[in-house]
Amino acid sequence: MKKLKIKLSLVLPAVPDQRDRCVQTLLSRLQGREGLEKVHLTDEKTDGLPQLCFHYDPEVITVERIQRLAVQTGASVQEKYGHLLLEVAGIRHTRHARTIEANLQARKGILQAHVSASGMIGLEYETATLEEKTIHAWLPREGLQLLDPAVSVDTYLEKTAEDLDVTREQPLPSAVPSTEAEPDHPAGETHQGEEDPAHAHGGVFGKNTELIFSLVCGGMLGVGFGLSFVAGLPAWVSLSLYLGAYFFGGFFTAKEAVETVAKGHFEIDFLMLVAAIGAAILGEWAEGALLLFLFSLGHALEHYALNKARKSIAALAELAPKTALLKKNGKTEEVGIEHLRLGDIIVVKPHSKISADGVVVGGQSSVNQAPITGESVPVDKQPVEDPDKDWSQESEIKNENRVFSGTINGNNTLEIKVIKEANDSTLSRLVKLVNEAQTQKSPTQRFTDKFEKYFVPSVLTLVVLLNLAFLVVDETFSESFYRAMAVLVAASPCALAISTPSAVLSGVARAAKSGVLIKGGRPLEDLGVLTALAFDKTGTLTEGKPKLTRVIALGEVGEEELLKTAIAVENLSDHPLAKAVVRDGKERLKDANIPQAKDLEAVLGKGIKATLNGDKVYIGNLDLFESLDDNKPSHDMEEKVKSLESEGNTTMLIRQNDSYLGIIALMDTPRAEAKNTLERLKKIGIKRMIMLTGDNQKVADAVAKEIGLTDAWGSLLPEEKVEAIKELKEKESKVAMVGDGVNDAPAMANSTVGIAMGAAGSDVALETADIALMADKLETLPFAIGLSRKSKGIIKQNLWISLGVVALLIPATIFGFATIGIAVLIHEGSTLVVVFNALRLLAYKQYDN
Ligand SMILES: Nc1ncnc2c1ncn2[C@@H]1O[C@H](COP(=O)(O)OP(=O)(O)OP(=O)(O)O)[C@@H](O)[C@H]1O
Ligand SMILES: [Zn+2]
Repeated sequence: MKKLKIKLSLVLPAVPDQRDRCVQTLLSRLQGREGLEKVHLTDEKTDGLPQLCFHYDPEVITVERIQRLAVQTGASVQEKYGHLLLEVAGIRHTRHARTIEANLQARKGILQAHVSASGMIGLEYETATLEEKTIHAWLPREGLQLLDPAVSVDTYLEKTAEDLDVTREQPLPSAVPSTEAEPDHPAGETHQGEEDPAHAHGGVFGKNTELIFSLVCGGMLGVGFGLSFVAGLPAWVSLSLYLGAYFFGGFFTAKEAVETVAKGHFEIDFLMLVAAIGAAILGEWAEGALLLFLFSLGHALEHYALNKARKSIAALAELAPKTALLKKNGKTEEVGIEHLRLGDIIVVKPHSKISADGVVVGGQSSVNQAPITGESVPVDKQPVEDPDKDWSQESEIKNENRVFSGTINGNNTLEIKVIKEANDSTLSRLVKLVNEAQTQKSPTQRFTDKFEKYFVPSVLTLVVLLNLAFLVVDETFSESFYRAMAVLVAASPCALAISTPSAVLSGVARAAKSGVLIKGGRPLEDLGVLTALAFDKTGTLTEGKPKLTRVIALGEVGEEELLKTAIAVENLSDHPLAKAVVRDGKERLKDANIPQAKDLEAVLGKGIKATLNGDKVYIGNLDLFESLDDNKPSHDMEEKVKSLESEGNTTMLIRQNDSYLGIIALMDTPRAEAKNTLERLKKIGIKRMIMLTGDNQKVADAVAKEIGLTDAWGSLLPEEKVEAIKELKEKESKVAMVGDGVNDAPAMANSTVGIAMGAAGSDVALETADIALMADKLETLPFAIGLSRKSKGIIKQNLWISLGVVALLIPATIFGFATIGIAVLIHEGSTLVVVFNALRLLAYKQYDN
């Protein structure tokens, strides 16, 4: 396996303390991530910037992801490596894609090239050696036509319009039909733009040319064969029909063969051609034409089928409206979504699509979010309390305030403040990530690639030997040649090559439709086999909205004084527990004056310290005070805490200087759907479900019992969660971690598959997770896992089918049980079976298990 090293210069904060923390978070986010061998800071410096060295496996993780993860930790990365995601026309099928991939890979300055048969090219390159322009210039030489250098929502809109024949003769559909022709976009031009890729694809009949040619070939063959039995007709009649069949059936095969041979490769197309020519030389025109017919038909159908899966991804992008009603100075005006800026207010009419990510600032309505999150029930939306705030900078926006581009408004008009520009919207990120997913190879695909590497040369050797069979066996050369060709066809691993990618493509496409983003074949396959799931507790298994349950004053001060102190200190923290104390505490106190605390110091996983009116205040769990000093809480106090905890309360002790003031207890309720979901997970084969939490063991046990977990591990510090994941990975070999993708990012990075919930609302979660559940719903988990299992199952079936056919067909052709015609039929048949088997995933239903 190839390993690469890259070095990134990091622009880190100038303050030494912050800088260390920055590097630490970066390392913890990256360390242990699948595909990253090692990350370390080097001593050398370039341009005075520290260098971070990454050792990684380019087939598993991309430079772009590494860079993005780095950027998210706050460090800005120097643009040393570029990443391009291109959409092209002219890739005919998987093998063709691979040839192009190899060619691109061989170019100087290219770190890694991924080419998918569906027309996506992912490239990573050194910006010092290469420019984007240079790369674009290569494409025509590969026989490709660039459709769009930056795959975006818009590209897909056009692409879909061009793909669907109905819309072909019409202007692009838009959510709000506008009658005016846009000045910079005359009507005729759109048409040309749409036709071009079609031409690149095949020729006179548009993108179905391959299929039509193949059918014409079949027709001529059939008629010619029929006429050959009519007595009295001269032989040239049939022969000329066969010749026609050769032309139509062999056109694309020959074109391809010439292209590949010119580059020094040779693939099955070439072999088919040789076999057909061989048949013609032997006078077996009908057989040769049949061969070309079946071969070309197989390919055309394969292409058609893959496009189907692809279209279902393209449909995602189609969701985005192209225009928005911008409100300015009391008037509204229709503008293209690319003109929307942060802070703009747009008006969304009832039952129309929302054109931007934003927060509601006016009106109440329910919004159908299914296009993004897969939720079937519309979500009620209402205005934010403070419409003038700069919401684009806010990391925590409530579900009831936030809307996504591409979702559909219900009965009432909404006014929305834009918080994301069009190319940055959740929808366009989603489309981009789904496309990127296609360019990553899955473990099975890597295995089959490797297998082919040894298999193909062995077959070729065998064929050469079989060609010489007439020297030892009593037969003519043409008989030997004929047999050798049959074996060649039989042994071509076409079905094998397409078996995994087609299943991954369909699986990813199906998942995306239900609001699950699966980033490629690796997570899909891993999730399909693993049997252990680790969960974060707060916000994942529980609501994540703790409520104040008890306030117990124990010292000289009363309850009110105790609460005031606690609120003052917790005001400084943004921990969910802290927020709950402040919110519920204030409510209990009514309008009491809360003093101002300062100098907050967090003790990770234990509590906090701060100064209040010159006094030192400590708030935290028993562990905090165990490690603090000799002034331990009293025995009574400890008993009280333990009894509260065994009821499922999270407790905190409050100490001012040397005296303990009392206890505050909070309780977080498990999600209503947790129990049911876990039961279903068990049913589909998940054996171990482990909760990891920083909360105390008693609370952990109480929750685990209530919702039916197999294990509950409490009192874990963040780094202990990472350790726990590592330990689980050792025992179970593969473990998935489910969390919010932000606080538990290190644990997720160390798991085999990191699954983030509620990713639609968090860019970080969307980027860092291997699998992102767009909705904040636990119920999606059984769907994602069920689909992965089904995908894995189909990949296995496909492997058996493709390998099995080859294993049976080789001896059958060697010993003469199967002719070339039969070999081609079975060979192409198995390829199609495999592809259509994969397409079944598109129709996967949640309760299919
Ligand atoms: N601001 C705070 N005020 C009081 N106690 C705190 C505070 N922050 C943390 N603690 C204590 O530390 C414990 C662990 O916190 P941590 O943030 O690691 O996990 P958590 O959020 O409670 O649970 P989970 O790990 O499931 O997300 C808490 O249960 C609490 O007892
Ligand atoms: Zn190194």
